[in-house]
Amino acid sequence: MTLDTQHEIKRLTTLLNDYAYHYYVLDEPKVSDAEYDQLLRRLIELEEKHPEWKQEDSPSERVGGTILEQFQKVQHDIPMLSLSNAFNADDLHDFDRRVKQGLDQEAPTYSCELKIDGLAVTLKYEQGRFVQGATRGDGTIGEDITANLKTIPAIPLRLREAVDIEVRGEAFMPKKSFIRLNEAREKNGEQLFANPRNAAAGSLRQLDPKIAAKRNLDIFIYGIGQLKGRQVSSHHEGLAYAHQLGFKTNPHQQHCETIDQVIAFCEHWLDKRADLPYEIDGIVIKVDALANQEKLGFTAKSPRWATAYKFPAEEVVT
Ligand SMILES: NC(=O)c1cnc(N)c2cc(Br)sc12
Repeated sequence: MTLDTQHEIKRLTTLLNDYAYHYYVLDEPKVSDAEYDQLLRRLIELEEKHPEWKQEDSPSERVGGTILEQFQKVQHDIPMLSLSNAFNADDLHDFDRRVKQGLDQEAPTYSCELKIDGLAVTLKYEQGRFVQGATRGDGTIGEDITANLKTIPAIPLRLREAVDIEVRGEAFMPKKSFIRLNEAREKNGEQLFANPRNAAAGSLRQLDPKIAAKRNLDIFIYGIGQLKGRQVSSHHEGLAYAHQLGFKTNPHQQHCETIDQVIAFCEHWLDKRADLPYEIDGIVIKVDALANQEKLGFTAKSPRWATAYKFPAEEVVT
């Protein structure tokens, strides 16, 4: 009996994590919510009888019971940078000219990505296990919000390869979750959140992870901070590797050969942003080849090899 139970706990843990990966990361559900919930209840029942066999990456481990007194400070091994801004096509042509000057007129290719309007976070994994998550903070010192980040189902507790890696991404609240949250707060006479970014930040700054767990947060991983034992030569290759490891990356990333293609991408999403299930406040443009990023380096505040095209603030309909 006991060996079968131990085996059953491992089997259910692996099965439920695979179902969650397909549902939250790939957006391709394998089973119904009812079937997932029934299997999770079964796993929790076995874990309560045999806590010694609960797996470290069990889905029941996502919501911790401890309410923190305060968040610990975390020093980022690699600073989390801010981006320079571009507000129109001329600014983007200026950015392209500066990049080409810095590369002795070599024509770079660019990676264009949606600028998610959420909270920048960094996730650290050791041998494939999620060990720490933190806010950007001032770029050098952030806050340890590991317990709250563990409640986001799209964040893998264990990667598909046992690697040491640190990734950066944006945690966010989908538009529908934001509307539902404010409707509930209005019913309870609570202060409403102004926008999904504030709602996501407010949820991740809760000291009680059970509150964060109820906020339907999500995440897109958009960069690799540190990576041991594997070389990638471009940003888009790094994103593909992050996806292969089990991270959720944004499907609308585009590789552009020229700044005119970059401008077209920006204009497309300025027009289409309302159709997305999450808010974006611009487009991030990065020189794709890592060797070129290295050549260009950084100013005091931000990389010379990237910029953010900022959308005009949306008119607030009163
Ligand atoms: N795709 C990206 O690089 C990206 C997306 N969304 C964001 N809010 C940010 C912020 C920085 Br800094 S990079 C980035």
